[in-house]
Amino acid sequence: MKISVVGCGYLGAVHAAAMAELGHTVVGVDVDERKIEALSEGRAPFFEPGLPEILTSASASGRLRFSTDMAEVADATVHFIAVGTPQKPGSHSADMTYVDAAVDALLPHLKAGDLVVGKSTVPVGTAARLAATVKAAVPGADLAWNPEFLREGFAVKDTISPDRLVYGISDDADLAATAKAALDEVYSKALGEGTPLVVTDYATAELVKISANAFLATKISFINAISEIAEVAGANVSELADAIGYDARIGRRFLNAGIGFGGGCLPKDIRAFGARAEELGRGEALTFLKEVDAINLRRRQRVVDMVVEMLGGQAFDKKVAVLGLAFKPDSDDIRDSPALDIAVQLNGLGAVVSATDPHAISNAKAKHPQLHFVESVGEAVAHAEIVLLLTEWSEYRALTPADIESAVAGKRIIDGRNVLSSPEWRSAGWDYRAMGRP
Ligand SMILES: NC(=O)c1ccc[n+]([C@@H]2O[C@H](COP(=O)([O-])OP(=O)(O)OC[C@H]3O[C@@H](n4cnc5c(N)ncnc54)[C@H](O)[C@@H]3O)[C@@H](O)[C@H]2O)c1
Ligand SMILES: O=c1ccn([C@@H]2O[C@H](COP(=O)(O)OP(=O)(O)O[C@H]3O[C@H](CO)[C@@H](O)[C@H](O)[C@H]3O)[C@@H](O)[C@H]2O)c(=O)[nH]1
Repeated sequence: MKISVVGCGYLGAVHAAAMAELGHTVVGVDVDERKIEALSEGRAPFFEPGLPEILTSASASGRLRFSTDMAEVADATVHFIAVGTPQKPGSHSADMTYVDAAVDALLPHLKAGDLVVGKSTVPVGTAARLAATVKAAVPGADLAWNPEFLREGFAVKDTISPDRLVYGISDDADLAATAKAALDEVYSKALGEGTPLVVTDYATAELVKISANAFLATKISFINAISEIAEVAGANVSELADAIGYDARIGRRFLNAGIGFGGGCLPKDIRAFGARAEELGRGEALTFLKEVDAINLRRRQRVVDMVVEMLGGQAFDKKVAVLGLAFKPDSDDIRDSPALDIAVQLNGLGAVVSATDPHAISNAKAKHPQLHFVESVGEAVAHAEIVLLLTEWSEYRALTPADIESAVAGKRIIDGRNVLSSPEWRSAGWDYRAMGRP
């Protein structure tokens, strides 16, 4: 099948390469020349495990190419929209200018029988609006919404073997049948392996995506709220999460208390969902998402307060080692990263922050050049008064007191992700603190 993917960021680059890996002929288009240059040379423009391998094999097969020229999509029949929908500056709404510009740029190259497939996360109502635009401009062309659920760090696996597929399609029976057949062909491998498929209307497909992220964010903020209580009650939130997680109705996944959620999805999606609910006259239905957001942001402040307290009342001129800048391990993404936010807040208090990360330093440096970045844990902790573990990369999870204690100036550590063994660190003489654990 001939496919185009418009927007080659964290979602689109993986989608394009994975579709080619599955045997389709794919062109990826983006307005970012540097990204397209890297992808055309088979280099991943960001860190994502498994992406370099499929980029190389798909490019070698001759089935994958990248371009900045939208005219290159002309021989494709299915066109995925994977451009960004970030938070609009000064508002909680999603910024739809990229999606609208991508569809407008695509229209002159569409023909009867083509299917535009939205993948970006959008406010409910977008698909119906864009379907009307596409059909008016190109008679015989149609639009579907096929939200994406991949997780960064597992993006290749999640694209090739998704948990589920959702198609939001037209309410016209003939168009719907044609759109479903095209998407079935795109995803024939996953469907053949029994991946659950939900075929529904546009609005439901859009809401499935944003509800899933709202639920995940709520689950994390729920455990982080309990963490706040555990801290004052002297309880252990990790043991509590294990215990409630044994109830299959609750489940243990996404109950890891810590410094909260970040990234290019959950924070902006819960805000955009709330803003859309207000536009639809039902703001009150989602006011709880404001609380989910507030609980999440309080966890970052809690770490800053703990640092000040552990350093005797002020952070000014104190050396602080920050381990981890990405919003989660196995990604170089620093969008709304709690780790980076904490580092920036401490720097603002006059602390001398020495920060490291296995893959996110260059992104962090571009956004916050005022911080001091170092390449290794050893350099970060040298003469530090306090060590903060903020992103649980496997190499940081494996740290032992013996690895760093001869380098630090003070044996103080905050385990922002609850991944170290408190008895091990305390018995080695460290002032070890974690989130919601005694
Ligand atoms: N990152 C994820 O894990 C993930 C997962 C599921 C859904 N999503 C959703 O997918 C969308 C994209 O997210 P992302 O993380 O890939 O964002 P991103 O910022 O990494 O990528 C967006 C890309 O679109 C390009 N672009 C912007 N305008 C364009 C245009 N007019 N024509 C062509 N390209 C254009 C940008 O240059 C950029 O490379 C968002 O709606 C996001 O919510 C992301
Ligand atoms: O128990 C947990 C689980 C996650 N997190 C944090 O939550 C954030 C988001 O994690 P995750 O959901 O794994 O990462 P994303 O790659 O942002 O993926 C989410 O956002 C994507 C974009 O919409 C969706 O496609 C995915 O299904 C959805 O999981 C990260 O900061 C994690 O550190 C926690 O604090 N505790």
